[in-house]
Amino acid sequence: MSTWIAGLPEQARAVLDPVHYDYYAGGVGDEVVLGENEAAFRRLALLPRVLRGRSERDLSVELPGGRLDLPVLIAPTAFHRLAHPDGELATARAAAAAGTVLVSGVAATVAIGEVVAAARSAAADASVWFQLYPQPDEDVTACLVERAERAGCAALVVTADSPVFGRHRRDAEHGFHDLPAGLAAENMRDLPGAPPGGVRDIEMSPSVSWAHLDRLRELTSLPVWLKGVLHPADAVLAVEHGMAGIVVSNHGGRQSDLAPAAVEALPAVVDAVAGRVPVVLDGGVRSGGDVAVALALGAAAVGVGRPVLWGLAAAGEPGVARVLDVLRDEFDHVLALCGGRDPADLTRDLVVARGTGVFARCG
Ligand SMILES: Cc1cc2nc3c(=O)[nH]c(=O)nc-3n(C[C@H](O)[C@H](O)[C@H](O)COP(=O)(O)O)c2cc1C
Ligand SMILES: O=C(O)C(=O)c1ccccc1
Repeated sequence: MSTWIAGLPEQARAVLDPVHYDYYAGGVGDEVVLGENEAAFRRLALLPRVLRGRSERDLSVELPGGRLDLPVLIAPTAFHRLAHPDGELATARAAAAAGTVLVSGVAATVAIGEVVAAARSAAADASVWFQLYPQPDEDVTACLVERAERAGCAALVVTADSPVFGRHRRDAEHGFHDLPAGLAAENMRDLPGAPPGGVRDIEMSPSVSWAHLDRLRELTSLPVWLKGVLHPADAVLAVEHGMAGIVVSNHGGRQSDLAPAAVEALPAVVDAVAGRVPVVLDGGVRSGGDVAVALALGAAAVGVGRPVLWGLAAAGEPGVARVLDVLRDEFDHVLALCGGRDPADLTRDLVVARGTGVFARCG
């Protein structure tokens, strides 16, 4: 990992309210999955290929919802104005300037229309995607989808891994329960069932099913990604229900603390999907080397969550820009070291488990 990215949590901790720092940093339960997401990458090695004669590299990837100049997008995270006064406006500008996508969350502290406008002010052709939780009141879901469309979003990301809120011990200890005065989940204003100007709660509901997704898909012609898939059978169902892409994710270790590390769940999902739709991986990506390993295991791109929040807290828009720049530079370097020209040159045969792979083959 670049020393700069490794040092970011401490830089952010120095400027953030400790309650907000722990809200961002924390995971569910004993934080086993939180640690495993990063640790699993360190258990994997990449076999370089030599003498492939690739002189120029092209890091771009084409996905339903936009072309990315690097295979790294910004995963949806809540409440960016807790990190920096510019909040999602800064994140959107940095993503657009880097030629990548911000997945702006329903729990953003800036309304989606303003987020898209900020992205376009940095790059006229910028794509912003909108993340939502399917709401048990489907009129509310329909309203959110319409807001995203009207704002000009290029894709929707539906998060499926949260039938209930994760229980975060750090929140229980510190009590992050309310946003400070003046901040709100702006996309949840003026929705059906709330008083005018009021902000509705984002509901998590175990009653949500594939039938809700079918109805959501009928509301929109935008590509719909499904986020939070770990079981290969769910990946197959997602394809059958018309999802344009799948995000393999354990929510950054914030939902079930019994989930596997995200990168360890990736290959089985990639196999089950068998190329029918692209698969994105998020959770624990902290370096360009991690990006390369995930792509070699079959991801079309990766999402980064916390490093972006740390960059935003430490330095605002330039901090987010630097996170993306470091990941781009490191990924480009690793690709060159593997003799690769583009992401397609990173194939699964390059990945071995440290401490077992090479010796197991010799044995
Ligand atoms: C503070 C925080 C808030 C998050 N909020 C959301 C959210 O509102 N919706 C969602 O789908 N995922 C949310 N996530 C999960 C991220 O999209 C992503 O899956 C995770 O952060 C990736 O792991 P990483 O932080 O190790 O990169 C959140 C993550 C964090 C850390
Ligand atoms: O904190 C989270 O991980 C998260 O997903 C979320 C969802 C809704 C509101 C706030 C946070």
